[in-house]
Amino acid sequence: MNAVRLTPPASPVRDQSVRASIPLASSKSESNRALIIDALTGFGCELQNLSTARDTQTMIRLLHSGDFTADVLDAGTTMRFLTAYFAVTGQHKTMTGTPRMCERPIGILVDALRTLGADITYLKNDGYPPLQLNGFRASEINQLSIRGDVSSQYISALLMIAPMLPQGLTLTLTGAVGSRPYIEMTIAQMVYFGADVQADWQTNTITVAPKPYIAKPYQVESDWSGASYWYSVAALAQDEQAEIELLGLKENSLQGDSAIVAIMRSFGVESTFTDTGVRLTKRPAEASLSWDFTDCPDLAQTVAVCAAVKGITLTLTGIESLKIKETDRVAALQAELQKIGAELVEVETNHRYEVRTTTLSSQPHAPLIHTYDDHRMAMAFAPVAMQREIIVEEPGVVAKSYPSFWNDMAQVVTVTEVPNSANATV
Ligand SMILES: O=C(O)C1=C[C@@H](OP(=O)(O)O)[C@@H](O)[C@H](O)C1
Ligand SMILES: C=C(OP(=O)(O)O)C(=O)O
Repeated sequence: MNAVRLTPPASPVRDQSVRASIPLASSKSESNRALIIDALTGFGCELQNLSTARDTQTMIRLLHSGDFTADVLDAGTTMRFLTAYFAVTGQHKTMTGTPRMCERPIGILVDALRTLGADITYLKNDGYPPLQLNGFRASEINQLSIRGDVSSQYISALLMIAPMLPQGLTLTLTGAVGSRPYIEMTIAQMVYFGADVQADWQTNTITVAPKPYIAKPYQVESDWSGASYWYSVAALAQDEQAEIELLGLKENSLQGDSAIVAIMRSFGVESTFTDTGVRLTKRPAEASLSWDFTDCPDLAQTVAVCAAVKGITLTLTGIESLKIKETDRVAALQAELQKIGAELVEVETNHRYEVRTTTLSSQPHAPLIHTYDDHRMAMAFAPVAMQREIIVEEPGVVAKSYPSFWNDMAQVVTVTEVPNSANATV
């Protein structure tokens, strides 16, 4: 099994404090929306700064492939957005992915697409990929209710194809709405490309008029989810003079994960926006934090690990959707936090969790962190190396969203490949 050993920086001495300038990957979420909309214009847009993330590269490849089978690998947005796109454009495709992707639910989206006129059959288990798309004949229905509490990706997928429907679409979201900033990102990008979208967040109703997109140039922003690992690096830097510059981020972002700015203020990181991005410096940290991750589920792992190492008592709510992502992220965090002397416990049946530090400083060996085929497990634990050596298994998982992550990490810690971690001295 491959792994990387991450060794902390030498103790800071004058003029040798932690300084780094990080180019960051661009946002795969923005990229994948821009690519679907571009395809619906007949590929007339000039998309700049598209992500090099595997999820985006897979989207590009599949949009241009004439193959009957579309294998999205482990990319959730690629699966959900392409299913809607291939359906509305009447393409006959088999949609499949990794074994884990075939455990991630898609029934809510398939039901909605069928109601709108798509012919879709399940090839294995009802409600899950693989799927067979057999064409599209638009129905009379242009109003749908859809659950908002499982994955916002179903809603984004339907919204993006809605301008192509003969009567447009009115979606009413039922239940609690999770990952709402991602729906707002979808709407903002649709409007940028000329769509007519009215969202009423009092009634959770979104109406899209039948009106083709207008092809335009579009510049993708850097990835705030990827930026979160650098906030954690800054929070865990022992050196009070630490200064990290993250390039290509904007203060007014479409990405809800820019919430990391507010979260990490409590963890002792100050953000200053510049012409080129954001500069992170240190400030005093607080002793505890409660945060609702409903709007920003992809930040939960970063923040949980960082709190564990800093000894900050963290209360997390809104993390239910973590169980159906690349892995069951709650279970994965529970198992791996133990290895760094911390625990994630459910304190009430009401989905409220707490991170508590137990024996952090007394552990003699470098812990070996499993990554569960989940890029965010690898990247969330990497900043621990600002304080103690750790070994992260299967480091290649980061390619899903942030392929240059380990190169960038090498600016702040020593990164050494361990070809076979079973033989590693831990
Ligand atoms: O629409 C998007 O780009 C995403 C939405 C979120 O998923 P859910 O809506 O399933 O929470 C997020 O976790 C994922 O990484 C990207
Ligand atoms: C959940 C994620 O992605 P997706 O759902 O698109 O696979 C993620 O990137 O953390």
